[in-house]
Amino acid sequence: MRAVVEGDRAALVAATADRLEALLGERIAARGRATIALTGGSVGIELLAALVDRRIDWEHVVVTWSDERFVAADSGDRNARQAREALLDLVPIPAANIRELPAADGTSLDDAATAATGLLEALGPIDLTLLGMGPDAHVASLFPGMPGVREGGARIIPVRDSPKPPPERLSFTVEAINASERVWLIVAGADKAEAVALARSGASPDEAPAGAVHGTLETLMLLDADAASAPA
Ligand SMILES: O=C1O[C@H](COP(=O)(O)O)[C@@H](O)[C@H](O)[C@H]1O
Repeated sequence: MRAVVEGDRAALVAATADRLEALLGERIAARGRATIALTGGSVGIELLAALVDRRIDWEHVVVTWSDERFVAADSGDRNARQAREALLDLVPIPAANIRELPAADGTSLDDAATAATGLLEALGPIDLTLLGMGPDAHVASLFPGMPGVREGGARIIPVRDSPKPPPERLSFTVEAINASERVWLIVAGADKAEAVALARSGASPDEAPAGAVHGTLETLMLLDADAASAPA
């Protein structure tokens, strides 16, 4: 996994927005559309806010999420709602291009995971999966020791006991993440430094889910200097 260190948090967000703007343009020119799986989390939402004024052909961008909190559609905890407020409601992206994972409105978590698997299959190849990372080295909603951190057939798993609230979530598995052409982890803050070092050390996926993810073409760990501050 190649690491790129960008200075402070603001510099990391700006540089990643530059990188993403360029990738979207290149993918749309090459195949007529770009498909990305977004991440929630603090720096992930800051990145989306930084894209509002960029030159991006939103008509041809399709978005989904690498994980989602299984709460009501209007809950402020939903990654999709945070993304709408930060970006998607502010740019001309067609509603049909926003493929939200199901919300907990009258459906069970298991049924939602089945529906999300169908949604992912209908999406086709994903050009880029964006991921945040927690201080415990979790990515998406794949926490240490959880099924889904090792390849096992499923592409979406229902999560019932996330150590980080809310407890119920839907998550891409490592298998789904690793089917993406590109995987970018965007990580800021000194509280993530030990997890960054662990993920880059070859630790097992059960210990550091972040170390198990990769793209078929490119895998990048995009860091600010604080997140890169622990010895590898
Ligand atoms: O719960 C989540 O947390 C991670 C990391 O979030 P952060 O606020 O520490 O950056 C995020 O990647 C994931 O999508 C989200 O559901």
